[in-house]
Amino acid sequence: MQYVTSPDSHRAGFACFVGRPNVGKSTLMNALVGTKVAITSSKPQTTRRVIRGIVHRPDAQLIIVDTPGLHRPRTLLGERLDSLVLSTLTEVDAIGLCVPANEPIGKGDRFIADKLAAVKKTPVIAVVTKCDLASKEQIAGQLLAVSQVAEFAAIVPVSAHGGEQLDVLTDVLIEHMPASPPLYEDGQLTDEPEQVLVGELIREAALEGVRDELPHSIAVVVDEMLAREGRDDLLDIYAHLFVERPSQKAIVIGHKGERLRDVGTKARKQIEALLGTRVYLDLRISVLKDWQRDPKQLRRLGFD
Ligand SMILES: Nc1nc2c(ncn2[C@@H]2O[C@H](COP(=O)(O)OP(=O)(O)OP(=O)(O)O)[C@@H](O)[C@H]2O)c(=O)[nH]1
Repeated sequence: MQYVTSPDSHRAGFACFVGRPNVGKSTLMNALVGTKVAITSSKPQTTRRVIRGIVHRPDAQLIIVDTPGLHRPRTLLGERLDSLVLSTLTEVDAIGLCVPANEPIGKGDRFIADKLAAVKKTPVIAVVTKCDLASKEQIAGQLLAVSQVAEFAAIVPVSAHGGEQLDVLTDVLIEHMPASPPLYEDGQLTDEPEQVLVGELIREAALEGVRDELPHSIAVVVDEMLAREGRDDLLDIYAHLFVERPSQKAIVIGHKGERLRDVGTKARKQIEALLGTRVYLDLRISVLKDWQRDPKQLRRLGFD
């Protein structure tokens, strides 16, 4: 990378977005980074892993850590998610608290604001999301309401879908990054292992159309990714979908296996686009009884 300023004035650091489930954190991160690295859905709690997206600028590098929706723990999985979020908060240089423009501030937002108050050292920027869904008056009212919740380093209204104010938000976040040389190579968008991204794409395809029936019961493990012997243009991917009950397995498989085949085709196309190579996807499905509540199974699925 060419420095436009002296290396001494280069900034680099970590930021993360927190907020109630479904407020648009993943979508915002994708819009800032400019590519699809975290999966999004219209159901809450889609995000389960900390995925980093990297914004490269000549004078700065902003590494964004995506966190699962911070929520009161209900299941063991919920507890794991919350401790993951809290440990993330102490390791970043700036936190963006996301609140949608089109919904009143509620208990959930205050619960999170209280948690953030405990992370005293890290500056918190309030991000009013989904501004395309609100009128000017509504946005103005929301900015005022947000300013009354806590002391924020800044309040920035944005629309990830409309691409509005994303540069402003990036600038504000970068202001809070420490002086540092770039931490990642130019052009690198995420440091998530490819295997995890591939798993997320499969999970996204599997959720399509069945989110109402089993939004949180699907997990994916990618067992192996291997170049086909003697071929450098074909990757064999072996992956497992896990559900919690036999009835869910039947839903995912569909009539005569049609749904599962569709899931495989959709996921394969996305993976091919991500990796830039042809892919053969071997997708199996198994029941892992009540995996969300079982510590051993959670470990097996990578939620350590
Ligand atoms: N109209 C509009 N919709 C948005 C915007 N940003 C996100 N959404 C929608 O809001 C829903 C939730 O977005 P996500 O990015 O998955 O939300 P999240 O906060 O990461 O959700 P969790 O992973 O559950 O914590 C999706 O249906 C998005 O398409 C926006 O700027 N405008």
